[in-house]
Amino acid sequence: MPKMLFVFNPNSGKARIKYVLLDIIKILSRGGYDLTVYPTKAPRDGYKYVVSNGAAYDVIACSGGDGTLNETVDALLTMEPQDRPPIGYIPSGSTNDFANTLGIPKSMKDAARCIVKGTPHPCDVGDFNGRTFNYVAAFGAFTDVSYATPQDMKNVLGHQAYLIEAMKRVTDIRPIPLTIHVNGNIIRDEFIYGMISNTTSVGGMKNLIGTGVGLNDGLFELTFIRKPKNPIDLQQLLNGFMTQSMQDKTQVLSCKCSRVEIESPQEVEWVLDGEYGGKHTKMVIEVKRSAVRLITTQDI
Ligand SMILES: Nc1ncnc2c1ncn2[C@@H]1O[C@H](COP(=O)(O)OP(=O)(O)OP(=O)(O)O)[C@@H](O)[C@H]1O
Repeated sequence: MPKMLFVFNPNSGKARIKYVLLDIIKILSRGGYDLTVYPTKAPRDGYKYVVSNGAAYDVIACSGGDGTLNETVDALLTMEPQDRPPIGYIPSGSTNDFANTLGIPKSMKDAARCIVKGTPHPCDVGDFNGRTFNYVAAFGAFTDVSYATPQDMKNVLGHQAYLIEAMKRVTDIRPIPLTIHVNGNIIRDEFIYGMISNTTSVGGMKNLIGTGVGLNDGLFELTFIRKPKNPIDLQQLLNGFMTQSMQDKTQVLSCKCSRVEIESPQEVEWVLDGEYGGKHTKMVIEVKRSAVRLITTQDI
């Protein structure tokens, strides 16, 4: 019987898992797996457990927010590529951007069924100055919008809630001077926002990044917004944000890349998969092509 390790963060997403844990265990074990269940006890505990024990399993399922998925992926990267078991993901965090992109259902029980029914698909992983990220590294204005928007407001207002939160930040926008080395070009300009992503959805909003996103094409999408030069530019930028078509605007530097080097005379604060990513003046971001396999029922 194939062996599955199920690692979960009991505190993630307001401890939502406690209502469905038995059902999830039933679904996974009736799915034909010899199941080991491991609740994480502290930050990086999931990482350490999977590093020490992961190679003994045929599948590693994990449940939690982006942080838990990130620890699981990070742990598998310590193994040789051919030894990395496929990952099943049951999202329980407050933001489910990456799960949406992977076609993983919102319901935790359905996500468990998706692991049983699905097949492993190769997926690229990002490396930011030696730190793993799964789907987005971002800096600047609006970076924290999706995380700062109150859940109650999101439930009632949906997309509008993000816009209201974003509007509040317009006056705080600070341009950041950057030198960007990408695809053989050197770009020097001031930017108010930037993200390097491998997802179709950021902050719960679809279509922000544009078309042709491939999760295992070895390329991430770079979307950097230049400093608005005048009020018209700013208005265009806000319109673009509202209509989720920022990549069409001239203020946006947009391309696909497998590696980008960025320098700034000032420290830039980054967010990696929704978690604080530290302050940096030199940033090297690289794509590790098809570094892990994620189980889903849809083609990615
Ligand atoms: N038992 C635990 N107690 C405290 N922290 C934990 C525990 N288990 C895991 N963690 C850490 O908590 C952090 C957040 O975890 P996770 O991303 O799973 O949940 P979340 O914050 O609710 O999700 P999201 O960020 O998507 O809303 C991670 O860094 C993880 O390592």
